[in-house]
Amino acid sequence: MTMQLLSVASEIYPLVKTGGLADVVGALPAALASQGVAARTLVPGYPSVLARLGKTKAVRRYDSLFGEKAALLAAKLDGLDLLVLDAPAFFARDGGPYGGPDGTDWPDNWRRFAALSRVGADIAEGAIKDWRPDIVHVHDWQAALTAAYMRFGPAHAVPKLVTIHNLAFQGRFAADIFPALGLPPEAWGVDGVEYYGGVGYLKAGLVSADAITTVSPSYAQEIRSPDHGMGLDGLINGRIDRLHGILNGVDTDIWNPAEDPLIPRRFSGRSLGARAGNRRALEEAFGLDQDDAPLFIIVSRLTWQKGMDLMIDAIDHLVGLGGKLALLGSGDRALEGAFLAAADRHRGRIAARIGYDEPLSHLMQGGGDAILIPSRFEPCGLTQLYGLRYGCLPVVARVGGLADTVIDANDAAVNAGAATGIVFAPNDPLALHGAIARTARLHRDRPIWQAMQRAAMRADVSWTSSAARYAALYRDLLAEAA
Ligand SMILES: Nc1ncnc2c1ncn2[C@@H]1O[C@H](COP(=O)(O)OP(=O)(O)O[C@H]2O[C@H](CO)[C@@H](O)[C@H](O)[C@H]2O)[C@@H](O)[C@H]1O
Repeated sequence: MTMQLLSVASEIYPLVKTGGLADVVGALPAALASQGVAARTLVPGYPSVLARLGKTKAVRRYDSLFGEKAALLAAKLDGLDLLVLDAPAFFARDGGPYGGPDGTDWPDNWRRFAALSRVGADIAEGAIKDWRPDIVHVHDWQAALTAAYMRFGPAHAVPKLVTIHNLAFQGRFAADIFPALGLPPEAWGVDGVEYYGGVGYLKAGLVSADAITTVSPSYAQEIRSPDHGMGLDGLINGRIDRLHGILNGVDTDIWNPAEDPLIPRRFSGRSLGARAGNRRALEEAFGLDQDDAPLFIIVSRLTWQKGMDLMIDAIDHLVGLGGKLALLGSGDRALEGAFLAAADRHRGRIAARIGYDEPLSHLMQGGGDAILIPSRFEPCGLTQLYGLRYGCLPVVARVGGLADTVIDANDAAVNAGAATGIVFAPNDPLALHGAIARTARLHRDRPIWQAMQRAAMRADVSWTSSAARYAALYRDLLAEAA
């Protein structure tokens, strides 16, 4: 029998995306369908989401959801079965999903995402006529409170799973919001929502969930240590029997170099020569010199997590080795400025595009030689998976999902034809410099480089095996609850 799943998240590709969370939430339903799981996804009704919905049906109305009028709309779009929380007081705003146009967080984020989570729990309790989930899967802090509402309410027996996409974002608020959350008094405390004297949404989800997953096996191990646990390592170690690391996949229809409409020349492992056309288009788009020097790309949020400060310091070295770099990203203002300044200093060799541009990111993967990802921590990482799929070889720090998905070009791996990228550790300037130099060296050896590209393109980055693991975990939780 088909299992009915409710997934709750604050982003979903292609409707609203600030990062990898959206890709995963958007791709999982189709991947799960082939495992006998029918997923409906609850997301906030941001203007960009509502604008894209065609026919909708109100399946539930609220006169007062945290004091505001709201409606829950059902809609189908791009193969997704959506439940959209249309609550103008919370979501009808200019700016991003979490903050205003100037980038500062909305002061009422605690209410906005408590409302989303409350509705998630309501659905588990039977708020919609004719549909009730067998299991509830929530993503990151914005949806994590769903698990707490369920645990302390009538739906406590419905299995609930929390996925950590990034432990750095925890949804921490002052203690005085607690009464307004509508949780019972016993929800306050170390085994509930209380976290270092305040309220912690992710923490509340982690103590309430029947299972916790991270998006790679290595990250599941790393967050058990104080270095990567971000204050939650004690709690996580206490729930180790509930913790699973399940690697992300990518949507291999959207990211398919043989059929991608967003690149001028489509290609496969057998027609790598066609990449040259994409490379020229990429150089042109960025105003880079047209030559055959190693062309590095970066597609990233520009943050400390992503090691972008280390990258700034490595730029002169990269240019000194004859390399070129095309960067697409946005984030910290200081880092944006530093990349623009480097581009000014090294015209034709370094180019930076500040902003968010999905089509351009496809061209970069399709035309670049290597994608640089010097992350300090990386729960999974998706851009290295796109890189593998497009033969744009990942140059990655040996952390989290990066370590789990890229096979370093050491001699043994190269000789065995297994190498798919360049992996370096520790993540410091010296090792990063070494990795860039090693990449440039390998790039000069065409047969080896192309063998690596082909091996990379053969790597399985699809959702198939991970969707099966999620489905198996859901089945275990259901059996446990029965
Ligand atoms: N300027 C830009 N223009 C166009 N596209 C851009 C862009 N900047 C980023 N992107 C895209 O946004 C996505 C970023 O995904 P990541 O997995 O790298 O990281 P993120 O840290 O956001 O996600 C968190 O959640 C995901 C999902 O679980 C984990 O893989 C990851 O480790 C964790 O930090 C990719 O699809 C990338 O192509």
